[in-house]
Order: sequence, then C-alpha cells, then structure tokens
Amino acid sequence: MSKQAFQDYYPEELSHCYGCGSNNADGHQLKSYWLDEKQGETIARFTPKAYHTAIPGFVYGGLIASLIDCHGTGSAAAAAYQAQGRVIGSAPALRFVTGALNVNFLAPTPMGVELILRGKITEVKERKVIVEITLSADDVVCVSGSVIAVKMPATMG
Ligand SMILES: CCCCCCCC/C=C\CCCCCCCC(=O)SCCNC(=O)CCNC(=O)[C@H](O)C(C)(C)COP(=O)(O)OP(=O)(O)OC[C@H]1O[C@@H](n2cnc3c(N)ncnc32)[C@H](O)[C@@H]1OP(=O)(O)O
Repeated sequence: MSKQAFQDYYPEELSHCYGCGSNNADGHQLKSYWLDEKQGETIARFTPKAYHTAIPGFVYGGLIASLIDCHGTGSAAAAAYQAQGRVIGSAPALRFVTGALNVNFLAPTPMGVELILRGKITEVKERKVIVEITLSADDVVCVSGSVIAVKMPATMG
C-alpha cells in the first residue's frame, strides 16, 4: 500500500471537499489508497465520531454515503491516471466528480469500530469511471455501493 493518499494529490484550491478535502477542518478528510493496483482495488479507513450517530450504537447512513462518494471519486481519478500510464497527480490533472451514487444498506453499521471501504474499479472510459465499493465493520459487509465518476466540467473548477 502506498503511503500517499490519492487525495494528497488534489491541488490546494480543490481540497475543500466536505468528504475528502484536507483543507476542510469540519469535513471527514477521507484518505484513499491502492490496496492492489494491478487488480484495481483501493482502500480507505474511517472511524466515526459519536456525532455521526443515527440510532444509538449505529452509524448515520448519510455519513456512509459521503464516505462511499469520496472513496469512489478518489479511486476514479487514480484509475484514470493508471489507465493512461501516467504518474498520479501529473499535469494535466484528471479531475472527477460524482455523476451517480448508489448505496445499499445491507446491515446496521456499528459505532466504535474502524470502517473499511474497499473499492474495485470496474470500468474506465475517457470521461467516466465506475467504482464498486463495500464498507465493512468487524469483517462484516454492512454496505455496498457504487459511484459513477465523470470528468469534472469546466464550470466547476
Ligand atoms: C488521484 C490524483 C488526482 C490528482 C488531481 C485530481 C484533482 C481533483 C479534483 C477534484 C476533486 C474534488 C473532490 C471530489 C469530489 C467529491 C464528490 C462530489 O461531491 S462532486 C459534487 C457532486 N457532483 C456534481 O455536482 C456533478 C454535477 N453534474 C455535472 O456536472 C454533470 O452532470 C456531469 C459532469 C456529472 C456529467 O456531465 P455530462 O453529462 O456532460 O457528461 P458526459 O461527458 O456527457 O458523460 C460522460 C459519461 O458519463 C455518463 N454519465 C454522466 N452523468 C451521469 C449520471 N448522472 N449517471 C450515470 N452516468 C452518467 C454518460 O452517460 C457518459 O457515459 P458513456 O461514455 O456514454 O458510457
């Protein structure tokens, strides 16, 4: 697993995302990495705080959706660089936003444990990347989801 997160390559002016921006002190600051680059597998970890509660003892689904969102878009950017055989973060930047986000809550997600997000790149096209994601707690898959990440439009950045 590489030490530098995908999000560490985001330029300063685009690092304000609530889910993964390192310049957003009130955000989640999610960090995503290759787990197995050859297999197109990525990983992120996140431990919810007490204020991320839904029902006492269980994690709020909106937080989970946010984590899946940002693990998906970060993984998509990394996959796009990989597909072009380019060094991650090199110019011109490949920037992706969420086109579609699907989240399936399969089992209640418990508070008090580290959540593991595993991504699998399933499609890479010039303007679109699809990432399938699972979120587990204590080795139980509680949530599955997918992100269709699309090249960021010029109007956004
Ligand atoms: C690793 C190192 C990286 C280094 C550098 C990277 C810099 C990082 C920069 C930045 C990071 C920022 C932090 C991450 C962001 C966090 C996630 C968010 O919260 S983002 C906010 C929420 N999302 C929006 O507000 C989007 C709003 N929507 C739009 O702007 C457009 O609708 C957009 C761009 C999503 C689509 O625009 P179109 O329709 O013009 O796209 P067309 O080019 O025609 O489509 C390309 C392909 O995508 C599919 N597509 C487009 N929209 C789709 C959708 N909604 N659902 C399914 N597929 C969709 C199309 O069918 C097409 O697929 P076919 O090539 O035909 O297979």
